[in-house]
Amino acid sequence: MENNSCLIFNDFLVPEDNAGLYAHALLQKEAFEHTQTVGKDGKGMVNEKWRHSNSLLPIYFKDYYKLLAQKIKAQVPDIAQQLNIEPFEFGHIEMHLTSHNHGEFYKPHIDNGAGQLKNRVITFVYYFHSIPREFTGGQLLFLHNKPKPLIIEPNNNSIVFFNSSLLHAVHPVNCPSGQFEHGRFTLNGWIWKKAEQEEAVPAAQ
Ligand SMILES: O=C(O)CCC(=O)C(=O)O
Ligand SMILES: [Fe+2]
Repeated sequence: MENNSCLIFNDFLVPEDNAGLYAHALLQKEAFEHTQTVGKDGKGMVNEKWRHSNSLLPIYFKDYYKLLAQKIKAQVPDIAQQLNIEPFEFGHIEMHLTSHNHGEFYKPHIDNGAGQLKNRVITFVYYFHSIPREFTGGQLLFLHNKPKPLIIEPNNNSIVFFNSSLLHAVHPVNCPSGQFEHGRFTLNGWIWKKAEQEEAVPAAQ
């Protein structure tokens, strides 16, 4: 599906990889930690009024990081063009694996607000969950869309791409069992543009 704000692909991974990723996430349960947000000072912190979820660092899902990053990287120019984003020099792909369970959410925000984060250009969110789905809610909302937000359902094996500067939120998840394996899982991240030389390497004194 395509519209002005975002690009959605269904059945993004082959079914074996989609199921393998879900099984892998469950095995890593103990390694999940409260998700952090990046403050104005560029430092990570947990702010549970703002964002409530649990995340896994890339060292715990190396193979799936590679799989998704390669697939995305190959399509960057095309995705940028379809989102009406000026061509840019590719930098790198940042990725987390995140779980939203009962009552968890992410309040309205943009992804490239301050400091180094300005080099995030495109956000992607790949969704996966148990079959059948054991939660409701958890929609991705685009709030610039008036009068009503644009609502994206977090469907298993779909991926959404959008401009990181769009205001968006995750509607609270309703997962009656509260069980980890019944959560709303994502591989979520950003396509970064290459930082300007002077930003990446401080000038010699
Ligand atoms: O999980 C989602 O649908 C969106 C996540 C998000 O906004 C983010 O990781 O910045
Ligand atoms: Fe976001």
